[in-house]
Amino acid sequence: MNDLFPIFIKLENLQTLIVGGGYVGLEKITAVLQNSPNANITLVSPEIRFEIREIAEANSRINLIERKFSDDDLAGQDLMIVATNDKEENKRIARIARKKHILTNVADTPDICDFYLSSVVRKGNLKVAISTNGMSPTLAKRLKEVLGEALPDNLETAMEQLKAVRDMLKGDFAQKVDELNRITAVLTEKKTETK
Ligand SMILES: C[C@@]1(CC(=O)O)c2cc3[nH]c(cc4nc(cc5[nH]c(cc(n2)[C@H]1CCC(=O)O)[C@@](C)(CC(=O)O)[C@@H]5CCC(=O)O)C(CC(=O)O)=C4CCC(=O)O)c(CCC(=O)O)c3CC(=O)O
Ligand SMILES: NC(=O)C1=CN([C@@H]2O[C@H](COP(=O)(O)OP(=O)(O)OC[C@H]3O[C@@H](n4cnc5c(N)ncnc54)[C@H](O)[C@@H]3O)[C@@H](O)[C@H]2O)C=CC1
Repeated sequence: MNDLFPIFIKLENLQTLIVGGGYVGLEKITAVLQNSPNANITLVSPEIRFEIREIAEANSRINLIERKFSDDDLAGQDLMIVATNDKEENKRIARIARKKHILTNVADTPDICDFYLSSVVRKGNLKVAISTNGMSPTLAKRLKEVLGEALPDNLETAMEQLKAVRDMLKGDFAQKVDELNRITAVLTEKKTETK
């Protein structure tokens, strides 16, 4: 049973803190920017991988701080990903963040995370996020590949056309819903066998 509530966040409206600039820090900042290129990110870490430096050089919304985490770094932050290689320090940072109501992901300790990152299939405006409830990130990654292949490339055109119809439809809400359901019914109709 997966009790996680999926939401799609506008990170450009929030402040995101990443603690730890190693391999996992790099993976997480990459995942954030692939989805939300306008995210405001502060990354604090005594050692910072050169790939992260390159990303930050090209993006004025990314602020690198080259030292160990200090409790003051939490001021003004909304969301945090903790990815140092010091498990106890990761837990301590998460405890302080909890008191400040900052939503926290701790890369090496799923139990104390407020949220998990997901594997993401993207086709234009369509985005499908996959969660295995922390059971197997590798399966999530593979499913992303399978779904990416299975979803047709012309979905963007279909979405654009449906948006045009949606914008055009007059009448009350119930009529609009009926009409949009009628037009898209073909997507869920079972194929009838032909001889
Ligand atoms: C709970 C969660 C918390 C979180 O990080 O948010 C978490 C936790 C942990 N991951 C670990 C390992 C790996 N993680 C990946 C990859 C991804 N991990 C991601 C998410 C999540 N990972 C969250 C649950 C997601 C879900 O519900 O499915 C993805 C989907 C999203 C992203 O990170 O952007 C991204 C794939 C993106 C893509 O490509 O589509 C790979 C594979 C690879 O890199 O190829 C491996 C190695 C193989 C393996 O272990 O499977 C370890 C053990 C560390 C150790 O042993 O030291 C822990 C800690 C633990 O489980 O204790
Ligand atoms: N959730 C996930 O997807 C995965 C999680 N992990 C876990 O993530 C953790 C980090 O792994 P890596 O990035 O490979 O390690 P790493 O050794 O490459 O990087 C750790 C980074 O943390 C920094 N750091 C150490 N103490 C710090 C402090 N007090 N404040 C700020 N930064 C500090 C270091 O300078 C370094 O840049 C490990 O515990 C690992 O088990 C590993 C693989 C996948």
